[in-house]
Amino acid sequence: MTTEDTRTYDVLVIGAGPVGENVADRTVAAGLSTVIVESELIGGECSYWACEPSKALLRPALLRADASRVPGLNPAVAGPLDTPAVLAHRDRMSAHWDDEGQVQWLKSAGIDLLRGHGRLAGPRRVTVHTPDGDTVVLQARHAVAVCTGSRAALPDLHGDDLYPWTSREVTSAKEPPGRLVVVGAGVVGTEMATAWQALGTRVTLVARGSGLLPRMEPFAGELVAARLREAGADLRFDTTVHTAVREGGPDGDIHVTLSDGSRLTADELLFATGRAPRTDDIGLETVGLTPGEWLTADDTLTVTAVPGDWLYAVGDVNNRALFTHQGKYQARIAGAVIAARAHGTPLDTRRWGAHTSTADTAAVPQVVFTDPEIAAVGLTTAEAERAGRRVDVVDYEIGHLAGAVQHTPDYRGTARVLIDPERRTVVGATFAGPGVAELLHSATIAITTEAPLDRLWHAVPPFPTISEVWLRLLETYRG
Ligand SMILES: Cc1cc2nc3c(=O)[nH]c(=O)nc-3n(C[C@H](O)[C@H](O)[C@H](O)COP(=O)(O)OP(=O)(O)OC[C@H]3O[C@@H](n4cnc5c(N)ncnc54)[C@H](O)[C@@H]3O)c2cc1C
Ligand SMILES: NC(=O)c1ccc[n+]([C@@H]2O[C@H](COP(=O)([O-])OP(=O)(O)OC[C@H]3O[C@@H](n4cnc5c(N)ncnc54)[C@H](O)[C@@H]3O)[C@@H](O)[C@H]2O)c1
Repeated sequence: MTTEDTRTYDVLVIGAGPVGENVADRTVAAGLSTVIVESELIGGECSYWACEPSKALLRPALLRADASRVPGLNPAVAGPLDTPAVLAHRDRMSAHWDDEGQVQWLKSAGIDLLRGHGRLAGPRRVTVHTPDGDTVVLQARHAVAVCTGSRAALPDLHGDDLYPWTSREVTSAKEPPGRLVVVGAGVVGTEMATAWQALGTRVTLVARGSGLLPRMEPFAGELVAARLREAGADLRFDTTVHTAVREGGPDGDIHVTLSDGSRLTADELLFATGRAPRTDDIGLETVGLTPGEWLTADDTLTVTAVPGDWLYAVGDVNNRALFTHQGKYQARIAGAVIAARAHGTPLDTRRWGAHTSTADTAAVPQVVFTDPEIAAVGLTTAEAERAGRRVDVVDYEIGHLAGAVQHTPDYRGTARVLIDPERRTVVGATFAGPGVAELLHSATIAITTEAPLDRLWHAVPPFPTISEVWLRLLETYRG
């Protein structure tokens, strides 16, 4: 038998991934009672099947790659990785797929938790079907934030018995497959090809475009492709999968035919072909929206297609910038907007104001944890062209720096900044090379503060570090 009860809160949050947690944290901090609804694990994709496990798999691979190029250290890292130890570390970093720690954090933050599947049921109302079979009706005084995230988008070409891997299986696998075909050359495909190739798998990556990481500056994908090939991976560009069939049940071989007529046999096939919104079964039809579509939100994270300014879409589900850090930034903004509207205080929606997620369109930082690392923020050259923005492009080979040679004698890497010639500010930056991940925040600060080049000239990078690339880029621009 099922029961039904109704509970009223100031704010309802659907989805307890990193983004939902942060929205709730902000609204509780603003004195608004808040409940968060979660159908799987508290912590979401990032903690268990995305950022945390993938980076735990990659860290030993990247450190070994760097160390193998340092004189005196290279013999010490010549052997294979200790795969069971790497996987045990990955399991720890994924909290063994147990969310008790996150449940405790919700409690300490004063956020109520309701486990179950949440669906909108008209304005400011959400019904939750709990694991016990009960139905709870939640009513919001002020706001409902949809933070249901995304799932892997699969191409149409497979039947029920292919059992392909998605980002979930590839990040949580209990042992390396002997042979892995990766379809897709975006971030997931490239990072996971790097990790599993280093762990002993024979990886073949199939990309329909002409290189890796097609959304980034071309030199980034070229450097990573060269390293992946040196590591033994087979990269097939300008190629698509025509058919993929698994024979002999879930553990049988997969036979793949490619558009160039060649055939592959694999133990597993990963679709790393992008993301789809988790909006197909969240009651969007009850508020006049279409199930299964991305939720469009404005810069205050409000879904303006629904009248009344009570519905918010935050994180992956709004398709603005699919990163944990950017979703958490949106969560801080959304929390401030919800609190301001609840307290009747005006919104500051000026560019870079407290209630507008300006960085989503001006400065989204991203690090791809490959060999070498790729770090980018703001515009790429292609994006500037598409947007019709005139920019000056400045390149520098990072390997010319003393700091880079100290890092690794045969350092290979490139830095590019895009400069707005009228305002004389940086509007985009890409660094590709070992150890550049931690350099990225300097570029993010330069873009978000709109620091004039003449002032950056006074920001002195220490010798001998890779950050001296800033000085060289400025000198190159000055001619
Ligand atoms: C392999 C991989 C690696 C990645 N690595 C990085 C990285 O290194 N750095 C980075 O910044 N980003 C990374 N990302 C992206 C990052 O994982 C996402 O941007 C982030 O998880 C988005 O957070 P979110 O809270 O919006 O959604 P999610 O993390 O997807 O959380 C949504 C939550 O909502 C719940 N939910 C959904 N529907 C309902 C419902 N109806 N009722 C109740 N609960 C519901 C889900 O169960 C889930 O817990 C990676 C992604 C992948 C796939
Ligand atoms: N280090 C990080 O920050 C990190 C790591 C992993 C993922 N992420 C986030 O997760 C998101 C999803 O990553 P992703 O790699 O799945 O998506 P993506 O959009 O980055 O790349 C998907 C790739 O698959 C290709 N593709 C799509 N359909 C295809 C088909 N049918 N056949 C062949 N190729 C096809 C696309 O052209 C694209 O290049 C990223 O946008 C990123 O924001 C971030």
